Amino acid sequence: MGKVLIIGAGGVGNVVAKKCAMLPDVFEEICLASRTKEKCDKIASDIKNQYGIDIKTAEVDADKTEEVVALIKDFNPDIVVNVALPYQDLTIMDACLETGVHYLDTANYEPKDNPKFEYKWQWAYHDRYKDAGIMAVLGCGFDPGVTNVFCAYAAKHLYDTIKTIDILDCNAGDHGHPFATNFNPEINIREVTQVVRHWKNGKWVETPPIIEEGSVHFTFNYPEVGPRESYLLYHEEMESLVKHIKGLERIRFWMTFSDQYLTHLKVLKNVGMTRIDEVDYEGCKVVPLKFLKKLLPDPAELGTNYKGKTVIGCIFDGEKDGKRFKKYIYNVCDHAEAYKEVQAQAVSYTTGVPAMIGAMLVIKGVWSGKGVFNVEQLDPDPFMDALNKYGLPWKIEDFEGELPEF
Ligand SMILES: NC(=O)c1ccc[n+]([C@@H]2O[C@H](COP(=O)([O-])OP(=O)(O)OC[C@H]3O[C@@H](n4cnc5c(N)ncnc54)[C@H](O)[C@@H]3O)[C@@H](O)[C@H]2O)c1
Ligand SMILES: N[C@@H](CCCCN[C@@H](CCC(=O)O)C(=O)O)C(=O)O
Repeated sequence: MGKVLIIGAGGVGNVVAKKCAMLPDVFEEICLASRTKEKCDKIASDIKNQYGIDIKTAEVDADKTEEVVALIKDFNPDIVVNVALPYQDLTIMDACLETGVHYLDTANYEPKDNPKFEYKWQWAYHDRYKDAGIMAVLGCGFDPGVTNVFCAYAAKHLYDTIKTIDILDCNAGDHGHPFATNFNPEINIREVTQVVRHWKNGKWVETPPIIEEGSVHFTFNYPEVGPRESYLLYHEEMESLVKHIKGLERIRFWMTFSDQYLTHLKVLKNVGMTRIDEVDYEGCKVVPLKFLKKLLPDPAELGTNYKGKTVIGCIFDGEKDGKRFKKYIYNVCDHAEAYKEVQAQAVSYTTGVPAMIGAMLVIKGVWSGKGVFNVEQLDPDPFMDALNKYGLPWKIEDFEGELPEF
């Protein structure tokens, strides 16, 4: 039915490629491209052994629009799925624009020298994508991605007005390493060391970073995994949800962190290892965070002995027919089961499956449009059905528990 070009052969790219290969009626041809072709070839060989499907592989430096354009012209895909790094979002979007091909990603653009991820750069492409008659789907992983779909579903089916949203992201897994990140260490550490923001009554409110005095946290009792300390964190989906969920009074994002993780992060920051500027080391220019990434475990290799589960979802408070109530929509994903299926831990799995589903809906024409879209602007129903079918089942429950009120 369609051809997909996947760019990025890391933890998430492995999952997207394998999940697409499981649906040969939808994804007739697959090309997996990355900066290092050997990584693509390894995944392609797994796919051949597991599903008997041949996929193409290619080397591309996605920082260079001309290389992506050449690859698109050669393979002629219907959609490009970008699961490289956020730094490549704009160069890949430019290439899609030049060649008239749909685009999908899982993380919004951030400049290398400024760890501030914002949608403004990608939203600026809207008119050009519209004029070209193509579609860009932004942030189609789990969070952003599925969490936005949960919000669109709640707005469509559960509430007349949603007053507050709390997104809760728990990784209660154990990978056995003293310190590791579950997706690209450089991107992850830039994200979790920033000043925290949540949105209340039309304004962004700032609070200290998770490793600093005064950070905001509370214990939440997660389904299936129990109580976990959850920290207020800035996450990109809040920026688009504030714009698209009408009548919203407050939105917050919480992520779980263990004391061990926080202690390591605090020390790394205090000794300068999370710096993103160049340091001169014996005549050699070194970016400490990039060097740290080299030393930390590769997130794509973490899955082997991973135990435990992730629990990610949204708690809504709002009104329907004059009645006020709270609902919790969430997914639970088991690291070991994800590994058994696609040799990936659950953070890669929960990101890669939604990217595959988004690409499938675009290829089938179920999601269509001209311009740049965040996931909550598209129909949540076919996506919610597909989550149940392709490995990320969800539940909706009444929520009677307590959340901090501020
Ligand atoms: N929305 C979500 O829920 C969510 C969650 C986790 C990760 N993510 C995003 O998923 C993406 C992939 O994460 P990951 O854990 O697989 O990271 P990773 O580091 O394991 O993989 C990234 C891949 O991109 C390749 N790459 C980097 N620069 C490139 C370039 N210039 N040209 C071509 N290829 C290049 C790398 O070689 C690597 O194979 C990241 O953008 C991350 O922010 C989103
Ligand atoms: N879905 C998340 C994935 C990151 C999970 C981060 N939590 C830390 C906690 C680690 C620990 O406490 O040991 C993690 O790396 O899993 C996202 O979108 O960012």
